[in-house]
Amino acid sequence: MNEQENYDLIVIGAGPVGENVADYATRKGVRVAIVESELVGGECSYWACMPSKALLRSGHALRAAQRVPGASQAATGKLDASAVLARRTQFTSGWKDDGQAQWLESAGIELIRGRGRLLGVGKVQAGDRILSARAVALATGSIPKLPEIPGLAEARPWGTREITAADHVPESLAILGGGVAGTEMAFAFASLGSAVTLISRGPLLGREEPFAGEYAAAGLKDAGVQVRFGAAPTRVDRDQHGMVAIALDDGSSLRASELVVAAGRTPATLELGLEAAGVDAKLAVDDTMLVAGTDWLYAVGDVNGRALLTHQGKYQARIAGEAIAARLNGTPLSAGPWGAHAATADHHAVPRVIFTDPEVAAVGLTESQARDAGIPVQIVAYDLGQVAGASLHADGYSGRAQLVIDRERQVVVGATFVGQDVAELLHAATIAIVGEIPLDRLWHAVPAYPTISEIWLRLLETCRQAI
Ligand SMILES: Cc1cc2nc3c(=O)[nH]c(=O)nc-3n(C[C@H](O)[C@H](O)[C@H](O)COP(=O)(O)OP(=O)(O)OC[C@H]3O[C@@H](n4cnc5c(N)ncnc54)[C@H](O)[C@@H]3O)c2cc1C
Ligand SMILES: NC(=O)c1ccc[n+]([C@@H]2O[C@H](COP(=O)([O-])OP(=O)(O)OC[C@H]3O[C@@H](n4cnc5c(N)ncnc54)[C@H](O)[C@@H]3O)[C@@H](O)[C@H]2O)c1
Repeated sequence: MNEQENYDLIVIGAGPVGENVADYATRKGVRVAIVESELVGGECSYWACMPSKALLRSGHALRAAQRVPGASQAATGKLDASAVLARRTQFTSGWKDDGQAQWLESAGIELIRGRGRLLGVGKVQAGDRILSARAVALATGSIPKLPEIPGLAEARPWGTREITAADHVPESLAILGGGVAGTEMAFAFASLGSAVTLISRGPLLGREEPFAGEYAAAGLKDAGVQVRFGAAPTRVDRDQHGMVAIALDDGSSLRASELVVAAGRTPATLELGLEAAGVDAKLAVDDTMLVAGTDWLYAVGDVNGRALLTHQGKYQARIAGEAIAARLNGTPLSAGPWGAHAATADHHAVPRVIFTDPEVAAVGLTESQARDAGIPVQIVAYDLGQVAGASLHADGYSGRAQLVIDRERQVVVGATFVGQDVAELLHAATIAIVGEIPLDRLWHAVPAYPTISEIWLRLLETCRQAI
């Protein structure tokens, strides 16, 4: 092994979160090394956000055209699957990270290729190098869960990596898990021509408002996906022809060319040396992302389990990068609620977009979360299809919007929009929640006519009529 090399900060994991911790700390004069065992850019760039959204986008564009007379007569064919796969590959840069590695260099961040592991307080092994630093940030992401189902591992199921990187469209596909990844991939591959069966033990998108899962289920049905609700596999086998046979607990069974497991994820902490460093494996963090019981270790992004989303992890990274720099530079910290060094929005306003058809876009608390938190709740809902902008956008536009309002404080604490192209409506709701804008003031935020944003006016009118 080489002699120990010293840095101010070592970041383990160069996914979107690690890159941002490193960048924000470097900009404040901190000397940073970043350790990556696979590709710079992480899961999001190569096997998650970017390829999955590229796989979904063409189907959404085609269906959008087919809902507008005039355009529908011009859009009569099916998707060109190979062109969609090629565009997906382009968005992953062909699973090469040269561009992102160059960016690290241009930002003044040293990249060390290899697996990182804690050896003790401020001490890291990276490949065959021993590094030391005054602070270490873990940004190692998460790994997929594989449920314990007899025969499953031996049947070589696909995970989200294999489905997002697929080089062909399987004739038939079974997907296990009615969460975000399973539901999105069911849409993508049904659009591409696979015969898709989605196996969901509970309602779809179980963490969102129940109506979101109901709309997603109806959309899947329209797209030709079979959804097997309340079913769970009891055994999985791959036969000599390569087909996967899945026995379900209701006594039925199904066969598919491939089985995709999308059953949630767990923090990537295996073999990270947490024990050697005397750190609890739960990696509980405060709002500066400092790990409880330490004054040198940070856990940021998926690995801390707060919100498994790129944008929220990158927000934590901006906060943590500057908080680490402030502590190392001895400059004042502003770590109170909504301070520059506190990821307060994690508790109040995490935006989620599920790129199904219709889309689901939500931020803040759901109704049941708000009630559980003891908030006096008023629910206001409106049919999106009744909004002029929506009916112009697509014939037969179907969707729903709902605000969760704190009756006492007269502010929005949660919002959900379901409908075609609602994702871009979400940021207005995020601003309303983070800004704690009183409803009386929101009344003066006039949405342009005829846009889908007029849903805000309809929701506020409905709210006023209820008083
Ligand atoms: C199919 C799918 C679709 C998704 N779509 C979206 C979406 O549309 N929008 C969204 O916001 N989120 C989406 N997500 C979630 C998003 O991918 C994650 O929240 C995001 O990638 C987390 O970033 P991260 O940097 O924390 O971790 P990762 O992106 O997982 O990066 C961690 C990095 O650490 C490296 N690493 C791990 N251990 C070590 C070690 N010991 N030493 C060195 N390096 C190590 C890994 O190789 C990896 O490069 C999706 C997830 C999936 C599975
Ligand atoms: N558009 C996006 O932002 C996007 C897209 C995909 C993934 N993601 C992120 O990635 C994370 C992982 O996605 P995911 O869909 O794997 O997780 P998830 O937690 O959203 O869904 C997992 C699903 O698997 C089911 N499940 C778990 N164990 C099971 C078992 N043994 N048998 C049957 N079903 C089982 C759960 O009931 C749940 O419906 C999500 O939390 C999300 O934050 C985000």
